[in-house]
Amino acid sequence: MSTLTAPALITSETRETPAPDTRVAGFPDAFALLRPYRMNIAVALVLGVAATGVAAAQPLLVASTVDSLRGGIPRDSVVALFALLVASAVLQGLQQLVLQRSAEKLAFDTRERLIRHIYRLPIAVLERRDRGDLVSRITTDVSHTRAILSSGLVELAVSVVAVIISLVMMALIDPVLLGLAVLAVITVIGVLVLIGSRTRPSGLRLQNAVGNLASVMSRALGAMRTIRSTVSTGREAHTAVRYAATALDAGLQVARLRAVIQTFTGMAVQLLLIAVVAAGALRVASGALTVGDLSAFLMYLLLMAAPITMFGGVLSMLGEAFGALTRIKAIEALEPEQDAPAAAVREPLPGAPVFALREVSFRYQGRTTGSDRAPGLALDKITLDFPTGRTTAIVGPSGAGKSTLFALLERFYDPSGGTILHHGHDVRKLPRDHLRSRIAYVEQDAPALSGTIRENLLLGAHDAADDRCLDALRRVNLLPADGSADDFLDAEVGEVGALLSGGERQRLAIARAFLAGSPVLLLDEVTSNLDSTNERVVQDVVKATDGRQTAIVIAHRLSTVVAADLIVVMDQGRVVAQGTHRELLDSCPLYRELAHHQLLD
Ligand SMILES: Nc1ncnc2c1ncn2[C@@H]1O[C@H](COP(=O)(O)OP(=O)(O)OP(=O)(O)O)[C@@H](O)[C@H]1O
Repeated sequence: MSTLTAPALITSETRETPAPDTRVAGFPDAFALLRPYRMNIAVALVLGVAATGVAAAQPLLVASTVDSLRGGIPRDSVVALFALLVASAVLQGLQQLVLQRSAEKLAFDTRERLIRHIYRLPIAVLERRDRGDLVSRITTDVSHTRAILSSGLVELAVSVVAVIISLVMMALIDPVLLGLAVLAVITVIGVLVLIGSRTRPSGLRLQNAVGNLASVMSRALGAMRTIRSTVSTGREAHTAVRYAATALDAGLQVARLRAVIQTFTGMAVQLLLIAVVAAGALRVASGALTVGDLSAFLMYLLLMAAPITMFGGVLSMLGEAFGALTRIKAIEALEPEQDAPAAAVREPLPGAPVFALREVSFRYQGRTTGSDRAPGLALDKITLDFPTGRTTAIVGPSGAGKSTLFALLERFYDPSGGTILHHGHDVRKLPRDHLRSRIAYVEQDAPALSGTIRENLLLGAHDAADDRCLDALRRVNLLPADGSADDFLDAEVGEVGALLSGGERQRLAIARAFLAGSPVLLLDEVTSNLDSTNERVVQDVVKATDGRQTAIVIAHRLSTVVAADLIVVMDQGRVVAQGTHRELLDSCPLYRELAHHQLLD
């Protein structure tokens, strides 16, 4: 017996912003999901009803065949019976084909919708979500949802038709026997609905547990070196196993309910048959019923019993599907990044700086610690111009707010107060894609995407030819000396660039930015992993702005940026000074201290 219990860790369910819609999905949500496929569903329903109708004709033929057996084998009846059998099977096959194809389409459409939605979610929302859990919603949860169509509601609807036809036919054959059967069936359905309603919360619990397991594994796989080097392998593996145990718990609960449902329905159907056969035999003995009629009655009873047996399975499967749908809807309910209705591409205002910040403040969601002067604020009333066509460097101690400033220029977040202008226009009035396409941004840890060097380079310039890619690599000193340049473009960089060194990753990111050729270049701490030869690559960028391209560079190593046209010194979310290297050495104690530490003065 497992003694593992659910760990009290921060999980996707506790860390994330509560979704606006956390109610468990039900039939109305399922109907809304199925609406686009209503034509296919209608066809499947017609095929299912036709198959049931054909199957329902068989007992009548059986009855007349049985009753006329004494006069020899009635060949026509046997042929007709066989034809009905084949027709019903073909119709059922067609119905399954339509349903399964629609279910695949539903899974694809849901995945497409979810993928596009997730790609458009604000960075602030994504930061608070677990990657693994998001992936499990796109994969596992969507697969469960597919079952609503492939073996869910349509089957239920066809079952209802089968039950009605069977009831009518049985009433015509023997109302007394029917009374007995109906009483038993109503009891069975009542109990099934009761048990079935308990599968929905268990289904949701199971999907959540699987999502948490996925997130804990993705966290671990992304930091395996740290886990190994801190000798935390056993502890971390135990955490993951505990999540697997939670999934097991929830899975077992679902399995128990399924087993109860199946056992109960199986037993109930057997009892029903025995009771009807016994009562029917008495009625045949008393002459109230022929043997043929009793055969037909039993066949109708089986026709009715099959959907009832299935009913239990469908209910528990729907429980899981509704749980999965709940998790999908919770993601869809998150607001995506959206441009303001009046956002439009605007001509630059003559003479306006590439970026101008006016009293810009910013607070990260849920953040209460920050600068001493303004608790909670990562940026505190910053007013600053970045001149067009020049190089501006931003320096300052760790946590000063330098990267946050870049994130605001990229509109990963919007300021909590104040305004950012791009060429004189409020950035909120520009389309985000337009603004971002004008900026080439090299992030602090310069992650590479798994794939080839070429794929990484083309992210910023989709149709750049190989010679341009090679040029960009040459500029950052990243081409192999042995001349195998073409092969190099096809070299794999590994998961998040794990096959590259930190410095190579940074230079690849800089090459991508060069290739994009955007008018604004944002470089965040790009020298942190570069040796002195490669640091010169960045120094060249700093010097090379020729009035057309603007470079804004965050640097810890002042040697990289002494030649910048303007150096901005930040501390605790504020701009404390700005000027050239010489001016700042004279006027800014913090800058002097930074320079002193790096032996620059
Ligand atoms: N995504 C985030 N969510 C919450 N707080 C954040 C986030 N990113 C940064 N912060 C906080 O905002 C403040 C400014 O961080 P920022 O990364 O902008 O500083 P920085 O000057 O770039 O530092 P460094 O030189 O170490 O990179 C810090 O207090 C940091 O903890």
